[in-house]
Amino acid sequence: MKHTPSTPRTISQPNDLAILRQAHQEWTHSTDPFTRLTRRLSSSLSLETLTGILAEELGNVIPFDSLTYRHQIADRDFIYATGLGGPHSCEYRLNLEGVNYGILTLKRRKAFSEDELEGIEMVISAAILPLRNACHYMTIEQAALTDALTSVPNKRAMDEQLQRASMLANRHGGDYSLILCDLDRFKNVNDQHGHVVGDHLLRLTAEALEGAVRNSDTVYRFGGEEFAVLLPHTGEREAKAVAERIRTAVAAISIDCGDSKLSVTISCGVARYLPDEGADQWKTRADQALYIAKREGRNCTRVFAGIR
Ligand SMILES: Nc1nc2c(ncn2[C@@H]2O[C@H](COP(=O)(O)OP(=O)(O)OP(=O)(O)O)[C@@H](O)[C@H]2O)c(=O)[nH]1
Repeated sequence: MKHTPSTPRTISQPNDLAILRQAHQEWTHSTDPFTRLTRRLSSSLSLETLTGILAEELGNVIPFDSLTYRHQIADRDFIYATGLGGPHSCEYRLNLEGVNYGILTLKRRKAFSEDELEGIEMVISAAILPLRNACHYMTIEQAALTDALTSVPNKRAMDEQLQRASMLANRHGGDYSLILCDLDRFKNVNDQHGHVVGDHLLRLTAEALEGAVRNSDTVYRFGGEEFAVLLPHTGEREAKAVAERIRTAVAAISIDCGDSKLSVTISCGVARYLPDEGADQWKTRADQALYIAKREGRNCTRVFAGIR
């Protein structure tokens, strides 16, 4: 028989509550560095916020000129850096249960004493669990924004970034363009060669798109065989040139299918952001341009003519 532990008491005693209240008061108002550090570190799951808190709290007890925290999460480099550095440094690999959660480096003009190094280690030991949780949270967050097949950002990421770009364009001006791309007659690829080949082609397409755009541009897969590119600081003419580069790059893909080689083409629709329109309207205009590209024979780029 399974033993269920019985609850010792069903009603809390007034004394228990008084102790709890007292402890809460002390915990909330405590100025001791550890209580304050752990209290603050428990307030967020954002790695950026936590490293900021760690830098602040560490700086209160051990002066330093610069602090850098680096960690690679889901193939991306997360870097938090504050201050300008100095010739003396100490570096800590943040390991917990055999897993590394980043590298913390402190620099300053004066050498760190043994006591100070011990103090830094104590602070790090109090921070490592919240940092680990924030790293896990960031991994999950990034997975939710990444397309599992191609590893490029997905529709959710695209919608977020289009909103952000339209907000920035409205506030600060500047050109933003969007290219929507759709592989031509992709259904035939699946039907004739199977889904495994279809999936392989989608991965190669994402790679071709990433190779055809600048580092400041972002490629998204927002549907089955639909991709998008968001181009900051880019007007209609330049965006059209990028779309043409994308078409050339995709046309160059060749998959060896034994007795034949498989190649595909892609159609593109371009729309420059127009002041005060919403992200949805912007996307709809790019989609209309893409629709025209499909209607006018595929393997071409069409631009939604904007108001100048
Ligand atoms: N292999 C594979 N196929 C997918 C995936 N997502 C969607 N598809 C297929 O993509 C095809 C899209 O077909 P359609 O929308 O008819 O478009 P199309 O054949 O490319 O024709 P046009 O766009 O008009 O040129 C469908 O057969 C879907 O099953 C995927 O993740 N992997």
